[in-house]
Amino acid sequence: MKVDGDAYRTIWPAVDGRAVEIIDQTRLPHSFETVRLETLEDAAHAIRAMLVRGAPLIGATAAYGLWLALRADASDAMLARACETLVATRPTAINLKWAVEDVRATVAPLPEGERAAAAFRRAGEICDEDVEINEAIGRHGLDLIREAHRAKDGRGPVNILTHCNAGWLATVDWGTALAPIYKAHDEGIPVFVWVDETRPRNQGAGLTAWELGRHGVPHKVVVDNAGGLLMRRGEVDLCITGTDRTTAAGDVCNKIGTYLKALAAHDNGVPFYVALPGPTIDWSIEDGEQIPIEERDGREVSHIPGRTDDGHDTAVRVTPESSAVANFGFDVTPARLVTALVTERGVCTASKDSLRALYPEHATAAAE
Ligand SMILES: CSC[C@H]1O[C@H](OP(=O)(O)O)[C@H](O)[C@@H]1O
Repeated sequence: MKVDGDAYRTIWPAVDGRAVEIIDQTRLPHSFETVRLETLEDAAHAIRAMLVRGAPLIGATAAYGLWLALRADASDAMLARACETLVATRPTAINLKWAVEDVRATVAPLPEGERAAAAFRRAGEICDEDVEINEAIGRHGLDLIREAHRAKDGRGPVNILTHCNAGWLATVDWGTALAPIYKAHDEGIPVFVWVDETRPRNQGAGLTAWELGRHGVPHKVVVDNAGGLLMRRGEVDLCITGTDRTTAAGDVCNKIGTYLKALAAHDNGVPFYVALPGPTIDWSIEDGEQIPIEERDGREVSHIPGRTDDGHDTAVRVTPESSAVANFGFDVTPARLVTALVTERGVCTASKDSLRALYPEHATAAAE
């Protein structure tokens, strides 16, 4: 997407061929900074510390992380260690495991001298595939927004609520949940976005708001707990979120708080859509309760990072030092609360049969 007129992806090979570069998302929304990743550990740290985040982008970064590892040491031992290191960085997004396994399967059969180049090529392909997938999700999701706009019959913009950040910053480009919004905005369909701040790391307040602002999409940031009020007031025409892992039967794992939005949407008759790239489907499971839920450092809950009015970056404690905290990163929205899944192959219901019909090549692999 464009940042001050310049086209960016979230990850790209450095011009000197010695590194891969990323946007450091821990510096947004106050500073736009890029970082060079030159080693396996650089890549692992970028994922672990969430300089990059979002299921597709985590996968892309891990793929390049294998290139960085194999460039230094292309042995079987290093390949195994690198895969283990990268998969261990974050447990929930399935794209990480998928991308690592994809690159490993590509390079393992090759002579050591050919592995780094093959890993680099495959990582680039994974990035290009992600951009194509997300653009297609944008097109299919655009149809839903057009439909909502027609139903409003000129009575104001299509009011959309989204949770966390499933924009271009969560992917290589375009985003998943935000892709249809960008396409609708660019087509001149009036849209307005309620942006959940998304505690504890505020991906909504800091990343989604930044993205939408850069693209000129009207929006307002609200606290996570405002969604129910807005839906009861009829101020939300549809919800759309991303996902980090969706099961073969359509259970959706996404940022903590998604389930509560889906419950409020269900109770108020508001369509709840999930933008779902094919590589984020875990065909090996049906029950979302089997998905590992990442628990992160409690400091993300006890402290809030930000910039003071006089421009200093800091973090402040918001809980008593004596209070313990729990920091669950994700929750699971059962398929019954999902109106439809917006994939790169079209829109379908959140069900095993619908997903198998869209992805017949996985029908046999899908959990029985
Ligand atoms: C397109 S995947 C976006 C997905 O990833 C986010 O999690 P995190 O920021 O912790 O990586 C969130 O669940 C988004 O919906």
